[in-house]
Amino acid sequence: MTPGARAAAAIAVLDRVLEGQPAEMALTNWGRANRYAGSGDRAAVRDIVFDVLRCKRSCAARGGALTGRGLVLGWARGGLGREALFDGQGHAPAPPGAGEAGRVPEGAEALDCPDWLEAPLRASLGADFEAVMAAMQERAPVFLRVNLARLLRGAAVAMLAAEGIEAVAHPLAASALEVRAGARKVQASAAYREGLVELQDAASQAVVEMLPLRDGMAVLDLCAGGGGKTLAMAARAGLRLWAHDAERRRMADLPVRAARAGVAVTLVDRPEAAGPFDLVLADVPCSGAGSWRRDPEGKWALTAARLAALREVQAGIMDRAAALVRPGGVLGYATCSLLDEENGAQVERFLARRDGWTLETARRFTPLDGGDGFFCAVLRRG
Ligand SMILES: C[S@@+](CC[C@H](N)C(=O)[O-])C[C@H]1O[C@@H](n2cnc3c(N)ncnc32)[C@H](O)[C@@H]1O
Repeated sequence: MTPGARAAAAIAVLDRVLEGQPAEMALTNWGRANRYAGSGDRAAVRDIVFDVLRCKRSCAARGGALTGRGLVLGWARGGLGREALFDGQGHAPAPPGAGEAGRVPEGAEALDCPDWLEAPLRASLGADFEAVMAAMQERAPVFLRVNLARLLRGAAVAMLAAEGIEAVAHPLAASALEVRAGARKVQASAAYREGLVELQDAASQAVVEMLPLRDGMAVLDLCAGGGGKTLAMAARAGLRLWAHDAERRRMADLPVRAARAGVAVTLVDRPEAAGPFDLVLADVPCSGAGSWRRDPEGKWALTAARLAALREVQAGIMDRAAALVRPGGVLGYATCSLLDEENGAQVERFLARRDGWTLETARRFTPLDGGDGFFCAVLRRG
């Protein structure tokens, strides 16, 4: 496919997304209906679609319409020489018409921030608001977590290099590598297949490094999902590990991933029957504001009502987690949000309604630190 034909394909996919189809589904359907497209073509179309979705507001302004064509035209106008893709040659989109002049986006629109979120994000991020929102318009780097229980970081770099994957140490976490080239080869590499590296955001790794984990501790991952943090905790110390998720099917891959990493994790439906624990991690469901680079549809789908509902769920999970911590033990509260109401304010409300808990440490990470946006608070029960 020519670059122009790939832009036309992205237009078709984005039209489906604007009709309500999730982007991943629209891309899969497009790939099935266009078997001639090779893996390079599919990757290029996918990159355009996600580049556009991260910058949907500003692309619509530049392209003059909130349509697949308007969005891709806006994307083309945002990059040097890309507008030339609209030349109507072969399968390329037709040249822009008189009604497609577009305009220069301004303010929150230029930062691709939904209007209703500007005030809470400004309040949460302060002077970093503009820089963080600008970073959210870019692709996220690919990070790996080296399983330090089995391999040193330098040895992992060498092992990956031998398979054509260029990775460098990242300062955010002792286990973090940033992949600079060959990211598409990671999952087929020996290091990955043997459980020596996992795909995991650097800030997600840094959150786990904040937890005071020691050999022999009984630890529960209360919102384990796919188990990214469960496995990261297992690599830090010789733990007795339990994992729970309200939706058990989300943990479907965890036994395979744990076996690959060489660790034992017990999946539980009722953690109350297995506790109390020395440490409980509550990596709660949240707005996902910190991971909008990877999930840009989440940015546009979030509503005030959904955020309010999430706050209630988070408080409920914190209380459940607290009851599972033994006296003297630790509750780790984590989100991948940048919004204070899900982070610091949530911790303040917890401390106000419960006696005997103290805040040991808390930190917020933003994309300016390199990884996704995250928050983690370490709370100790007296
Ligand atoms: C942020 S994700 C967890 C990500 C995971 N810890 C990781 O690092 O890969 C939040 C998880 O919480 C789960 N969840 C939602 N409500 C819950 C509840 N009330 N109790 C336990 N888990 C819940 C969701 O199913 C989801 O898998």
